[in-house]
Amino acid sequence: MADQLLSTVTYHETLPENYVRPESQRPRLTQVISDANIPIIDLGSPDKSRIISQIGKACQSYGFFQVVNHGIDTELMVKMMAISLEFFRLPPEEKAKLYSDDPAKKMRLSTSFNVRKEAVHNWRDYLRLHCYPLEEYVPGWPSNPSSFKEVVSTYCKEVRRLGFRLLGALSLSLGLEEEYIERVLGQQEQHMAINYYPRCPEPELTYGLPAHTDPNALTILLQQPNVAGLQVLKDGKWIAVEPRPNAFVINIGDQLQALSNARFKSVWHRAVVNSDTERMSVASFLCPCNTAIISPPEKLLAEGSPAVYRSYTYDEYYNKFWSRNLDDEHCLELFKGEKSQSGGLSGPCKSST
Ligand SMILES: O=C(O)CCC(=O)C(=O)O
Ligand SMILES: [Fe+2]
Repeated sequence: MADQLLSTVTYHETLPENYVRPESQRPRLTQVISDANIPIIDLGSPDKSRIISQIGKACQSYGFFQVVNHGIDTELMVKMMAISLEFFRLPPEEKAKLYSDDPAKKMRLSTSFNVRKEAVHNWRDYLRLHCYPLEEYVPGWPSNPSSFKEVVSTYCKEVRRLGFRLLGALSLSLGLEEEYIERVLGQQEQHMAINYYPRCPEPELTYGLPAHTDPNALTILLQQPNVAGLQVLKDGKWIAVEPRPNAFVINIGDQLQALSNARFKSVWHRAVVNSDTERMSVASFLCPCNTAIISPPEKLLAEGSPAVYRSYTYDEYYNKFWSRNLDDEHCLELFKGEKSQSGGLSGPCKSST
């Protein structure tokens, strides 16, 4: 129900009971490491082979990195953030029209993560959009604010281009041909989550998003400047990712961990909230087409490492992911060890769901 949206209330004086995590699951914010940082990669550097090796290393150790000089106009990044905030500032009755807690919907304003399933809620509202092919989905997007469709669709195109460039670098870093990953993932879907985390009266007791891995292939995150909230798990410790001006945060999703036969890591990350200020982020998810068969290339298996996961279609994976709680065990664990059920490259792909 739309009255569950957090962004319809100006400020919450207290944290409602159903957002309070049990003692053992709380974020322990004082133990978070804030002076470490994840790798920052300059995509504008003329040394292409260095970029490829830096990206490969970052994906094997952190599963996360930031990119600067990525070719996306700063002005567009600022506009994207501004229009997102404007959207969440719309009057409650306007937002109520877009509310849904059905994960199958291709455009929906929702709250928390999966309110139909979860026992404890998260301090987040989000607008979730399917973004590819644009001409199919843009007509159904919000028409208020009036420039929303135009700004967001321009942003989606740019982000997709950046994503494909990164997939090329990832393929090369694995010793595969540049187009390999893009080809195996098929006609890739693209989804977006515009995340709004309101000011929270008790940030020690709850999450914006609890620890999770992303179920897709690659995630490109735009963070609001000056407000930290994203944290990444490394060697058993949570590291705060400080937003860097004009940078994107990139992370490996579960599908690239599986495709790379676990060389790349789809790592646990979470978003915490704070009592001083609201925070926004825009996550763009590149997803395999539903019929894409995810299994590692022969070349990576030939080097003495057996397949870590069985083959599966993305459709099968995605349904499994949404049937669980976000912070259950790594969803890929459920695909481990069984003998391969299908092999080879993906079949014919068309964009659906
Ligand atoms: O808001 C953030 O920093 C993280 C968002 C995220 O992890 C997601 O949307 O999957
Ligand atoms: Fe995520």
